[in-house]
Amino acid sequence: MDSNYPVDPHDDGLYQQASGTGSTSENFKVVVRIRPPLPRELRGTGLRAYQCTTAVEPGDRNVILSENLPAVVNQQGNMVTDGGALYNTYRFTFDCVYDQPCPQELVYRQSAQQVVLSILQGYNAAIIAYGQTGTGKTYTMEGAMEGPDRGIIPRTVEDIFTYIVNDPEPSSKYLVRSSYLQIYNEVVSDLLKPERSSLSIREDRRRGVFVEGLSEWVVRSPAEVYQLMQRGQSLRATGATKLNEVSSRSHAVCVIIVEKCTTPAATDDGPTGGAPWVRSSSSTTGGDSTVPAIQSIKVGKLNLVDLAGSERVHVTGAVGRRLEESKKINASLSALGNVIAALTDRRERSHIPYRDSKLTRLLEDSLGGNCRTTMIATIAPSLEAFQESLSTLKFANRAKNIQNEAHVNEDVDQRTLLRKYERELRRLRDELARRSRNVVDKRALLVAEEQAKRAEADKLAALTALQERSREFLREKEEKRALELKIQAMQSQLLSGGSSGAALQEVPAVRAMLQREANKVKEHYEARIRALEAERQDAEGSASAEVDRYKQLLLKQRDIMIALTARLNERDERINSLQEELDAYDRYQRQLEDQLDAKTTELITLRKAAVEHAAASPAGLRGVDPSALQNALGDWAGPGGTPGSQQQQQQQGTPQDLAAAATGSNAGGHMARTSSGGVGEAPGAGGHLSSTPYRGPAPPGSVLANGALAAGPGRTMAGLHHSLPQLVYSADGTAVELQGPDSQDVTPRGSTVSGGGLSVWRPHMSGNSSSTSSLPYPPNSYHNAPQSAVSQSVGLPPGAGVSMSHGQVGHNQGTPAHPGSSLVDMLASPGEVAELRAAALTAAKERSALQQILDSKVRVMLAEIINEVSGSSPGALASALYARDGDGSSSRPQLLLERLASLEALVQRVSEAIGSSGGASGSRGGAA
Ligand SMILES: Nc1ncnc2c1ncn2[C@@H]1O[C@H](COP(=O)(O)OP(=O)(O)OP(=O)(O)O)[C@@H](O)[C@H]1O
Repeated sequence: MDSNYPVDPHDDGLYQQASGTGSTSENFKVVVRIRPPLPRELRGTGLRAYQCTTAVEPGDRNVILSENLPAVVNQQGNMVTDGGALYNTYRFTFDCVYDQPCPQELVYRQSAQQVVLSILQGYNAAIIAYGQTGTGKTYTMEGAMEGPDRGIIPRTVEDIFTYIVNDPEPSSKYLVRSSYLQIYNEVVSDLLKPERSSLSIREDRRRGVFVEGLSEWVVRSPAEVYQLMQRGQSLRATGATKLNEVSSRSHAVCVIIVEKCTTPAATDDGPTGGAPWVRSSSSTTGGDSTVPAIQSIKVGKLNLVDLAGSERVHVTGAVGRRLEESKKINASLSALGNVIAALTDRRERSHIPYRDSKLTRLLEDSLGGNCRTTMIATIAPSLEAFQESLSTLKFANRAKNIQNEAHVNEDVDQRTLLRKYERELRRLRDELARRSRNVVDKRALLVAEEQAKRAEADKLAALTALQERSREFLREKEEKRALELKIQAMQSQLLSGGSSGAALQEVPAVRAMLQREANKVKEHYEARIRALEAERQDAEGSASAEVDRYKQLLLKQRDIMIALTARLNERDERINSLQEELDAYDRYQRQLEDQLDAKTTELITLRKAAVEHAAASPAGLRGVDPSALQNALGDWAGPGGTPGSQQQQQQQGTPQDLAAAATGSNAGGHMARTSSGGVGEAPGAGGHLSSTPYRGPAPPGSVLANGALAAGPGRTMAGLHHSLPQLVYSADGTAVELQGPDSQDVTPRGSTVSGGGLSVWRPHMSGNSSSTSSLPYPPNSYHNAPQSAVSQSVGLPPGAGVSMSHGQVGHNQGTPAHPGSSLVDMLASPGEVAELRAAALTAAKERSALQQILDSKVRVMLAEIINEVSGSSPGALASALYARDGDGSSSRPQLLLERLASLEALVQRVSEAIGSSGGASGSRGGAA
């Protein structure tokens, strides 16, 4: 079809001569397009074949409509006869007439392109397709989406984006958005948001006429617009009629708004370019300094209107819903006609009934307002559409006289989207900067707080605070990222000219500037985050090192405690073993002492028996060799024990004398003698018997002949705290206590002698035990009695010493203790006694030496323990163990401390015992 139509490639269209705002007639163009006959029309109706009624005169401005074209038009297409009388013939002149084979491209280029592109300069523009139903309005406006049949809308979209891409001014920024609405049965609804219907048409002083609530879609490529168009077309009300299988039953308006921002390069002389630059609102109000001081924003709005087709109801045969639709359509078109009639009324400008219908209300700017408008009237060539075509041509012919005053919409609306975007961008940038500052301030504050906390809190609290800080920083980072994304998204919606190739590209300078800014912010934040992370790692490292140090310390202290405990146990065992060794020595010594006691007692008994025997039966001894007896008795022989006396006794040679000497009752009377080698002293004895036991308290520290310690009443013997009764000490150290039968006096061992008798007590060398021998005696109390009274009581002659026997205690009467035994046989040899004594002394010495060793060891050990323990106080050790165990239990340290305390107490006791023993031992040692 395109190839058959004569196209002048140099024809730039209706507006090629238009300049600037132009004259009023230049802003409203009316063209006519005659579509080819449809197959239905070519088939003819009934008996009438198809007949063409339209002809376009050369020059494409005049159209002839005739019921009989061959009669009025010559072969060149010019009307040659005035057939008006014979045939209905009409001739109209328009800005352009496109005959049947005219291609879409030519219609667009000549009648639409300049109008369309004028919106890029800030003009309002409109292309309105008007005509009878089925005459090609939709075909002309939409056509196909691809190929040569593409209509005005797709070509418009392509041209707009092509223009933007090829804009030679690199600083220009564009924002394109689109809307799509329909007026169906006088109801305005959004074809891109079906849920929005019954929208109101309002008028604003700055925005002009607009549909309230109509969605606007920012588009960045033709494809995006196509998608919107397809979506809207699928929702547009259509229906099959007798004249059109797909008849549009609504008026559809596709709105494209282009905002263009231009920022010329500033020079010393001021802005260049010659355009009517105005200062941006931000610069005049002293806004953000980052916004260019001089900026131009132009807003162009394009209405692409595909009207529903007028129709004669009786022709279309519409009924019911279709009939109602037809009435509404015709009513609104009639209102449009009225508006146009009013606008073109040559009389004084009267009221323009824009408000009579939604259509005229919506097209108010396009009809007689601030707009460059092209009206395309479509007609069908067939004879059957003659009346409708005539009506359309008359309508279009009247519209020719509409005068629009188009001017550039420059910065007229502070609410332009570009303005909003600029403001939003500034606000976001400010927000970003503020947040950046806040982040820095917050960080400084947190650091200060953190430092204060570190001084007071433990390591865990510090770590927690650091984690919290990290989380907060991450939040800030995310918010910053969101802001950056938002800025990026908005920037991506801005289209920039000055580049070639790609469909859409932004202004490089602006993009580079924004990119630099974004990079700067990003680097700043990344550096902050890196620093924080390093700080956090440092803190964690030092904290864990500190914790490790504490752990090591606790482990060390635990090891010390374990070692101490082991050593204490070891020393416990050592002390126990030494103690056992000492006890063994004690037992051994006691054994020896017991043996010595037994021998001593035996000797005393024998001695007494011998004396008694000699006294009672001196004659009985005559057969005995006195010297042998004397030798046998040795030191125990009594008078004559001294060599001189013994010699004298031997010289006297009488048994009586010997007996008297043995009992101490000889004429010499009182022999001052203690024992062999003894130094015993009898206070106030004054020649009193000395071989008899001394009665009464012995001077402290005095030593009797056999080394026994003398002790008086109230004196404490080693390890004993009893108040001792008055004691009688024999020459061999044996203590003899006289007790009455009723006496409850307690012997050193706590035994009570009942029934009367002589109690013989001899303290053991160990100092903590004693042996007592109870001897029967008459029931008289001799407690504290003078020795003479005792002697008398037991029947001894005055001056005789007390004698003891295991049998009767008495004078020189009675039966011998061992009447049937030989005296010599019963005597122990002096050598044996001496041996026993020597053994006892040796044992005492060994024990003393052992005791000293034990003393020194225990003291050294004590010193070591105290030294070790004092290195770390018990409290500190306990704290360390609590911390190491971590359970707050005090059992283990408490046990250790108690054990230590008990050990110290034990050592103390042992020390005291040893000290006391040592004193006794020392005495014994002195004795030894
Ligand atoms: N210039 C043209 N060249 C070829 N075919 C055309 C042309 N104009 C219209 N047609 C065809 O005519 C038929 C009717 O066209 P279209 O639907 O565009 O009419 P309309 O005016 O929009 O009708 P309605 O008002 O009922 O919607 C369609 O099949 C279309 O393809």
